[in-house]
Amino acid sequence: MGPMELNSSHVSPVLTESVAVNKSRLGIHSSLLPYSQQDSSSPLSPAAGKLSRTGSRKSAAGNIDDVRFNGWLDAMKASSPPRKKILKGSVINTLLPSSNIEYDNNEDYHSLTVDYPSAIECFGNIIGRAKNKRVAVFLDYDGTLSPIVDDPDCAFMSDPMRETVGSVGRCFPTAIISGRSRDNVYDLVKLTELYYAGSHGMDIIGPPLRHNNNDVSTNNLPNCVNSTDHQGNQITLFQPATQFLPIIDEVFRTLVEITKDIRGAKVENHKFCVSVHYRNVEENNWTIIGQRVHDVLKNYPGLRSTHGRKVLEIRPVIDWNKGKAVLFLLESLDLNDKDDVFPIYIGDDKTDEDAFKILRESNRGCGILVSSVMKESSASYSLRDPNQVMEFLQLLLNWNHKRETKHFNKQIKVKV
Ligand SMILES: O=P(O)(O)OC[C@H]1O[C@H](O[C@H]2O[C@H](CO)[C@@H](O)[C@H](O)[C@H]2O)[C@H](O)[C@@H](O)[C@@H]1O
Repeated sequence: MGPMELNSSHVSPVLTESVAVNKSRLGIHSSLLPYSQQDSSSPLSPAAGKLSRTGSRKSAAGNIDDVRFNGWLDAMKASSPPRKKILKGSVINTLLPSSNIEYDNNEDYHSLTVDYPSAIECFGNIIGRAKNKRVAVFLDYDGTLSPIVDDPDCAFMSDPMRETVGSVGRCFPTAIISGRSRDNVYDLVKLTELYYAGSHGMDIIGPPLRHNNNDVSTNNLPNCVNSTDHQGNQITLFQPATQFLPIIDEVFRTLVEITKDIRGAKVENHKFCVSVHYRNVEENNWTIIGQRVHDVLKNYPGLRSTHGRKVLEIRPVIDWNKGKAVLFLLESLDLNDKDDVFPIYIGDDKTDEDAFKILRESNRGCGILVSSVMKESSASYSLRDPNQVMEFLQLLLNWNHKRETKHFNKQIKVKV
């Protein structure tokens, strides 16, 4: 299913009160922002992203540092492992280019596996839990399917990885959930058999929604539009942050302007969020870039900044994240039955933690962290790098093939 553009003039049900405070900037009438009356237990209720009297606030995603708090420079430094050694001559990764990559040595990865065992070594346990269930696969893009490289425009996935992910998409419902814009990540992945959620889950194309239960996605989602894609398939487009488009554009232009004298800085417009990259900026200038972003955001209480891998992600303060996007897709794919469905989420970034958490808290499926270094995570297992992600996906395909063959043989026997 290819990406498509649709606009909705509806108001998002997931705006938070901090946005209501800033309604004049957004041009939204206050009567359209009734969140104080919303049921706080609803998955779509406002997050804790509220301006207090002193102007401070908590991040809507509690586990993600907010650049407005003290320590943002430390967070910028810690946002990605420092580039360490390139292991010469070793069979590290046929997918990874020989330079410009981030990875560590095996020792560091082994320490990580104490808390997050290897999903390859524990494959038996994982499929033991998935037995007799329908598997759904959710994949992050950067650092998961493609290696981390200096230039975000060159973060390509390899052909073998594309083939593998394509096969996965033909066997299981599979979605890519990325911080990039949906169009951008689709251009990189180029697989029509997958579902795509861009802008950290704020721009989703999924199958048409059923309106028959009370869960997260099907009720009262005015920013959810049923439509058809270029191939004439029925789809649902869900964009909970539509009304932020004008300020995202404005902030994007401002950030380009105020970073243009900082060598190596790069600002990307990902439709519902903006990425300010400092991977190629001299470390001495990180304070300056952080400070400038911080200063710009003072004028936009409806936006917040979170830390990715050597990137500051500017995004709307709404109660929506990759975890909610997973729930939305599970429901729209009719995969909401916990006893019958086993979702697997693979990701490497802080924003993927929201998805790991949702799976852990709802006690379904498993989260797999991609990392070569020690990290705190809500995932249950780990994989060291995109090469291991591919290996894991191939194991999953083999397992499914065997399972289907067994099932087929059984059916034949019954008929005979
Ligand atoms: O959710 P994701 O699909 O993982 O996207 C997260 C961000 O990925 C990209 O940036 C990261 O990868 C780049 C290419 O390897 C790297 O140069 C950069 O330092 C990383 O932060 C993308 O450019 C961002 O816009 C995404 O938000």
